[in-house]
Amino acid sequence: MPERLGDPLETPLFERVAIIGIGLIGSSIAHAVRQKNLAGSIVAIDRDTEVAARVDALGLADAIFSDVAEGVKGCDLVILCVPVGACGPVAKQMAASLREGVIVTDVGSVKGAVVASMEPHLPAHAHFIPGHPVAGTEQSGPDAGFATLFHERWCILTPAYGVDPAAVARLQEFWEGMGARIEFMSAPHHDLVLAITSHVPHLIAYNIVGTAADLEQVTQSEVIKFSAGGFRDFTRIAASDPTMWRDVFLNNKEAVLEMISRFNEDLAALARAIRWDDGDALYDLFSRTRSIRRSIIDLGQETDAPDFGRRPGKD
Ligand SMILES: NC(=O)c1ccc[n+]([C@@H]2O[C@H](COP(=O)([O-])OP(=O)(O)OC[C@H]3O[C@@H](n4cnc5c(N)ncnc54)[C@H](O)[C@@H]3O)[C@@H](O)[C@H]2O)c1
Ligand SMILES: O=C(O)C(=O)C[C@]1(C(=O)O)C=C[C@@H](O)C=C1
Repeated sequence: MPERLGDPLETPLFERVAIIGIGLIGSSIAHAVRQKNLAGSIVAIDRDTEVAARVDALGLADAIFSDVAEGVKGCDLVILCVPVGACGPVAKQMAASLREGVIVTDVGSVKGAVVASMEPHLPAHAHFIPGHPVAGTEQSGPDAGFATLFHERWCILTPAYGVDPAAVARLQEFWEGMGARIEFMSAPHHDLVLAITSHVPHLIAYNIVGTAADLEQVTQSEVIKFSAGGFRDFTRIAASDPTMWRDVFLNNKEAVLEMISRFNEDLAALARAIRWDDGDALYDLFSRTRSIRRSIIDLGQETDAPDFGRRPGKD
């Protein structure tokens, strides 16, 4: 993973960008915008005063606000980087202050519920283009961000039919400036795909680490001592932010529950194969899953190291 993005632009794409919520994703965007000169100035907005103080100390923004309505004034790009459950209330707070022609986007891990909660509040003069960078780590907060987080990662945009194509192209250019690759899809399809590739895997990690912690015959210290391999990878994922993931599950209920019921059926089939010594069934599945892992590596989306998503030089 490169430490720096490419050369900065000579002319910024946007005059003034507001980033609302300066955690892992918001601070990573701020770093990348600075490095690549993607905006003339950066406005950081966070309701947490300790976060605002860190943003100031890290020099992540040109102006810092706790009030959303004040902060977005005059901005031509507004990016919501708050937990998905906060997107609707934030859209309501900022609606009356949005400038003519502003692009409003978000980075939420769920799209359908975010669109439903934000859209009713946004004025007709705003271009609303929901987004989701499929890149992250288990860390959170303003110190966790880094400029290359989105490099060579997908960013999914889910614009509604009829949204101004020029605004979509500008936002696409913005994400590409941060090194991301763009894919377009509908919000419901996004939620189905991410339920199986991201949301349910996190639920499984939370569950298995919780189960191990509750075991009576195996002590906590044995779990910690012998968690060198697969279990250790699960603990990384299970260390992810509780607020963010609570909101993801409560806002992508239908797709997640559908994937859990498919998962449960397949797990029951595996249990049956073990019970009845059906080695062929086990071998066939494990061969198929091994080839999926190999095709992910061939696509260049992963290295063989499990901690690819971590901050360079920090972990
Ligand atoms: N962490 C990841 O791996 C990842 C990856 C892609 C997308 N996302 C999405 O990005 C968003 C942010 O995730 P993160 O990991 O950066 O979270 P984070 O916890 O690191 O940061 C969130 C920030 O939002 C602030 N905030 C919360 N409610 C607010 C409000 N009402 N007004 C103003 N500020 C508010 C918090 O104080 C915090 O500083 C989430 O919607 C998440 O689904 C996360
Ligand atoms: O690498 C990680 O730690 C992540 O969990 C990143 C991850 C993912 O599931 O891939 C998590 C949630 C986001 O919405 C996008 C990316």
